[in-house]
Amino acid sequence: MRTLKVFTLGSSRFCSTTLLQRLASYSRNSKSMIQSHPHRGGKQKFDRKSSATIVLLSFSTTIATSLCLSPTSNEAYNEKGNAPQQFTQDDNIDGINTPGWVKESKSTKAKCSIHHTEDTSVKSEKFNAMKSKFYEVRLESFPDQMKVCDRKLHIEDTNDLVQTDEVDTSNQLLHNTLIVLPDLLSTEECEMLVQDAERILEEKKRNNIGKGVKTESWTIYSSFESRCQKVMKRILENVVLDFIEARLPQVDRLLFRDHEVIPKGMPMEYYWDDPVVIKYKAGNMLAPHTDDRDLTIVVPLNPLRDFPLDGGGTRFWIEGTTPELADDDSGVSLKPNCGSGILFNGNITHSGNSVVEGTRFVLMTSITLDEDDEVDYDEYDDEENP
Ligand SMILES: O=C(O)CCC(=O)C(=O)O
Ligand SMILES: [Fe+2]
Repeated sequence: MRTLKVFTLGSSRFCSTTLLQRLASYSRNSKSMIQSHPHRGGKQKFDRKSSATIVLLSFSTTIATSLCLSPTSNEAYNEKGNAPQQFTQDDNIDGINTPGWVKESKSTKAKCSIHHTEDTSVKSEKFNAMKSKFYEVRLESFPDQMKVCDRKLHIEDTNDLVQTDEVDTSNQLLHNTLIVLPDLLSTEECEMLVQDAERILEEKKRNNIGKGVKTESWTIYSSFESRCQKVMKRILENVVLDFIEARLPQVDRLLFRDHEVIPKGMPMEYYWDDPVVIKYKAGNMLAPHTDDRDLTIVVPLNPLRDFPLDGGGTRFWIEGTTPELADDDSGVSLKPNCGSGILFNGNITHSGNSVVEGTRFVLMTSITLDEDDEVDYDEYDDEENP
């Protein structure tokens, strides 16, 4: 049996059968459990494959309005250092050009296209999975620049993808594709999450708990106030999963394949892996790594003006590039504005770029399937639907 894991943001207060039922309706034929992942990595390279614990969550409500992705150029700031200009037109992205918030390297290029569905039958004012605009950034290699990569890599004839000899990644969810979802969170919500994260970090410092205290390059926040928790659960239920179902049916199918329906009334448990917010101060970075999960979403929480744009952002390498081979000369950096989420296949090697000065906050969550976990559903009574 396969197990669905949603590595996510929230505490035990979120636990309910709602998400399970919802996931059951997503997957139609699915039997899913939701699990948390147990740890985060710091500055060092790290392994995230250690054992998972079970967490069941529920999600609610809605969010998001206008499009706002920011260019990576410092010229975007006005004299007062106010918010960078907003992209409100599609003309920055014509399906071939690379927009300002995507920075290519010598060996990797990014092809960006914008997707927008007009479905007038849906009336939501806020984020609407059917109507919302999203960007698809495809990672491609510059074939003539391959020398920057290790000899182990070669170029596939068909599509110029850089692959290791050993790994076939062509069946991955979102193969070499990064999805940027604008406006998952409003600026106010981002600020609220950052403030709460700072408060918790201070508390941990005072009490001398948590690795985040030592370096501040990362930390796990476990006790967000309830309005922050609401915001976080909304990201998953009303945005990410809705979005996947509505706009990425192929991903939806792959993610939920082979699942059976989850019984209602299944008891809920949530152990650990509480909300994950990463704080980067000057010199902090997250080394190239894979999340080893099917999908990850990263949402920057503070404005780009809070740190110089020669640092910060999330860098991605073409599939098949292992963390050991990932270097700053290759890959593509994405710096969407705060509140916009980057959704990607967690097997893509990526990093949190070093922050040169100032501070950067991101919120992170993942979704994956785990074929190894066995769950005995027979022990759960169907309380709500006898
Ligand atoms: O900071 C980022 O943009 C990346 C964060 C990340 O990769 C992670 O949390 O696993
Ligand atoms: Fe990551």
